[in-house]
Amino acid sequence: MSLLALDVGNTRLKWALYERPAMGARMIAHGVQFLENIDKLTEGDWINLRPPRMVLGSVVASDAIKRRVEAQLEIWDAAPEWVVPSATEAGLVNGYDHPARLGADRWVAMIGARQRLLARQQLRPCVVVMVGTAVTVEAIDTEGRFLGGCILPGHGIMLRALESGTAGLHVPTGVVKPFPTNTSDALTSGGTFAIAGAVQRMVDQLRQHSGLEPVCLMTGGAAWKMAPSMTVPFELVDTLIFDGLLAIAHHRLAERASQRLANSTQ
Ligand SMILES: Nc1ncnc2c1ncn2[C@@H]1O[C@H](COP(=O)(O)OP(=O)(O)OP(=O)(O)O)[C@@H](O)[C@H]1O
Ligand SMILES: CC(C)(CO)[C@@H](O)C(=O)NCCC(=O)O
Ligand SMILES: [K+]
Repeated sequence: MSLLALDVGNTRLKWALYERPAMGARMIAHGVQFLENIDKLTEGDWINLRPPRMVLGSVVASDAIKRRVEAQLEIWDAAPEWVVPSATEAGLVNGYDHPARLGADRWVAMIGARQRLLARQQLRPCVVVMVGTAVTVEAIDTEGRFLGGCILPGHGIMLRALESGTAGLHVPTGVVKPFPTNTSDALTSGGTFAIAGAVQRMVDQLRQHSGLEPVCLMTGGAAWKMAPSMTVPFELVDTLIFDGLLAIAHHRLAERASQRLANSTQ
């Protein structure tokens, strides 16, 4: 039973077709499309794709974008399911004041992170960092409870905000330096240190809270750009959202199967 996993972010849609809905399943095909171009998926990337049996997605873009993605998915029989963060799913407990108001991408990435730790029998607290259009830094305790997390502007938004809010700042790309001596380097370094500093702070807080050294997992399209500037040990995991979607699909299918069994034996 194949699964098409969708990660619809604020800038790009990322998709991956997996052989089975289970952690560690083989990825058959994958791709990425800027949101401007999603109407071309069925006549492009998806034209020769083996029809998926199940479609599960995380979306944080607007409803209009979501409807355009759904229109593309009409070529196949499988009705898309979209993850809505709940009080608990796939072994993770949601500590948000209003669980459904948490971004679906954040919830799914944390489920992916938690599953990764469980698979390695690593009973440790975990900081999950997503570097994309926006940056999020989440804390999960040893028991699998999402304690809370921060949202920061992504690097691009930070620099555009500075450009539009000042007279003297324009934004040619610079390089990260410990002591920047020109405007471009000062801006690029400032944005990078803001993200790295937020992660370091969350790791410190979680260590203090739990008395154990947290594992830090980092994902997102721009995570590799942050890698050289991080001040805490971390692992880059490109597929954290897909891993989470695989785990959720697996759990949902198992629940449905046991439900069917219960109904048939009544
Ligand atoms: N040097 C940098 N360091 C960190 N982040 C950067 C850097 N340069 C660009 N970025 C950020 O990377 C983002 C682009 O990332 P990308 O679109 O690959 O992420 P994404 O995970 O697909 O985003 P989303 O899921 O929100 O659509 C830009 O919005 C910008 O904020
Ligand atoms: C924070 C972003 C933009 C990160 O992609 C997304 O998760 C989102 O729109 N979240 C909703 C608000 C929240 O998570 O509290
Ligand atoms: K994202």
